[in-house]
Amino acid sequence: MTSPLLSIKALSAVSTREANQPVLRAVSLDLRPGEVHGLVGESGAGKSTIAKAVLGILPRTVKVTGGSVRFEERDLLTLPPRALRDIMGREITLIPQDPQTALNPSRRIEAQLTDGLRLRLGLSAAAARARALALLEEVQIRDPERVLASYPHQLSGGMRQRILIAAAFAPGPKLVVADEPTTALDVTVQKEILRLIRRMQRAHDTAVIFVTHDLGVVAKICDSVTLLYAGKVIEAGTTAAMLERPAHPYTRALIAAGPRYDRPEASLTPVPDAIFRQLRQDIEQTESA
Ligand SMILES: Nc1ncnc2c1ncn2[C@@H]1O[C@H](COP(=O)(O)OP(=O)(O)OP(=O)(O)O)[C@@H](O)[C@H]1O
Repeated sequence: MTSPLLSIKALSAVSTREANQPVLRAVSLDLRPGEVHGLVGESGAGKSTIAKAVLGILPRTVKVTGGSVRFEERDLLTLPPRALRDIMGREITLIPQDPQTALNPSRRIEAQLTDGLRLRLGLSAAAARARALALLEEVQIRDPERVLASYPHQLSGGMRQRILIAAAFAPGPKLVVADEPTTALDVTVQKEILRLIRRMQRAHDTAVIFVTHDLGVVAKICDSVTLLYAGKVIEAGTTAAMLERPAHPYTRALIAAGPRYDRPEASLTPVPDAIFRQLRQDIEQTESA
């Protein structure tokens, strides 16, 4: 068994904004090189907080109260800022949620793609441009010369997301964090973007943490998955095992609830209130134990 690329152990955090309310409750997960791992859960489950801990951008108002986030043996929580900066944007990169706001509206795509390559990889202007063109072709953008010369507003949401995917894979990272990268897109484009991330990840053998609230997306793209509720891991394992043999009533209810990204019109069965009551009871019991 290969040793993990990322190993989160008993990570706990509270929100100082909300009277030290727990945000993460002893979360553990391992990610092997080249693995796609889904962080799934409803709003407030703690998915983004885990992603931010991995990216070294936890807000000041979230205080870690225990645990570690090891990336190849380096604990990202205790690394000096300089060492952290060397990792972020190079070994670990981000595909952001909203392609609309993630690109600078007043700069052409060329500058936005090549800046990082020059800064992070020390490429010359010509080499960075050649790399940017090759990357745009890899993410299946036709007419990459025209796209390089464009401003973000001249491109569709799907195109902008392809550019951000190209940018995330550009420095040859070991880990890409994808934060709900298809939420802002319509269903057909979503499918294309998921396929593209999967293809890029395979071609580059990159590990991916995929943040989503949608189990349908997990089914499509993730090898393994951690399901969270109120900052606690409810169930974790391979995607196939969790979807085919869900162990927890909440997982079963979520699978029944949908919505499936490939069948958004299918009728939904809401998660029964009794399951949420049980979840809260379980969490209170473990807290007081
Ligand atoms: N900047 C912040 N400062 C303090 N607490 C925060 C901050 N952001 C989020 N939290 C707290 O952390 C909890 C978990 O939020 P988080 O954003 O990680 O959940 P999530 O699963 O990613 O939800 P969503 O899908 O809505 O993004 C929230 O309920 C909130 O109380």
